[in-house]
Amino acid sequence: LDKLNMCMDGKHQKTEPGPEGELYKQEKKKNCFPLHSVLLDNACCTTNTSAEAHEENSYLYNFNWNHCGAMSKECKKHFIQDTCFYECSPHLGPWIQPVDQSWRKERILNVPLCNEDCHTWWEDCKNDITCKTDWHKGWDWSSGINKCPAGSKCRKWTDVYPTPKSMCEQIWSNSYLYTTYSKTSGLCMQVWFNGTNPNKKVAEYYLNNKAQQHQNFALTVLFFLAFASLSL
Ligand SMILES: Nc1nc(=O)c2nc(CNc3ccc(C(=O)N[C@@H](CCC(=O)O)C(=O)O)cc3)cnc2[nH]1
Repeated sequence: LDKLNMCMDGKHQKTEPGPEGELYKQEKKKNCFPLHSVLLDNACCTTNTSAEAHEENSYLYNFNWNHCGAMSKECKKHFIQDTCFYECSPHLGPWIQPVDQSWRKERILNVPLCNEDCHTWWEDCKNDITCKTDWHKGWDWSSGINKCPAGSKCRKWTDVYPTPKSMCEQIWSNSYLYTTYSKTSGLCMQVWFNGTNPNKKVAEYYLNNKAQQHQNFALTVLFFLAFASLSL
C-alpha cells in the first residue's frame, strides 16, 4: 500500500490513482484542474466526476448548496474546489481512515489545510446563509436532495461559523484540520493550486514524521523497559 499515491474507498473515487487523459483533450471549462496541471496525470476522480463536481445537485451526493436560498457564486467556487480536492487528490493517504458509513468505507480525517485556503473560503462565504454546522449528517432527504431539517433555522454564516477554523473543521466533520501554516510552508495541504501538485511533498512529510513519532515511542518504551529491568 503506497500511502503517498492512493485513493480512499469512498463513493466515487477510483481504486487507484491514474491519468485522466481526456481532460487534456477536452479542455473543458468545467474541469477540476487548470490546464497543464500535473493532477491530470494522476487523479482519483474520473473525467465524469471532475465535470459533475461543477453541477448543481450533482449525482455525486445530490447535495443542494442552496438549502437556505441561492449560495453566492464566490462561496460556491470554494465548495466546487473542495469537491475536486476530495474526489481527485491522490495524496491523502496519511489521513485516510476506515469509517462505518452506508455511503463510503473510508474518509479523510484532520487533513492540515493551508491557512489561506481556509480564510479565503470563509471570507467568500461569510455573507451566505446556512442552517447546519455539520453538512455530513442530519439533513431532511425526503425530497431526494438535502433540505434543512425540521426545527433548524437558516442563520447567518457568521452565526453558524464564527471563525474560519470553526467552518473548515466542522463543515465536513473534521475532514480538515485548521492550521496557521501558509501555502509556502510545505506543512499544509492546498485545495487551490496551479500547475504542479504541491501536496505530494506535504503528504510525504507527514508520513515520515508519523513514522518518526512511532520510532521515538518504541525507543522510549525500550529504554523504560531496560532501566526497569536494571533496577530490579
Ligand atoms: N473535504 C471534504 N470531505 C468530505 O468528507 C466530503 N464529503 C462530501 C460528501 N457529502 C455528503 C453529505 C451528506 C451525505 C448524507 O447522505 N448524509 C445523511 C447521512 C448519511 C449517513 O451517514 O449514513 C444525512 O443524514 O444527512 C452524504 C455525503 C463532500 N465533500 C467533502 N469534502
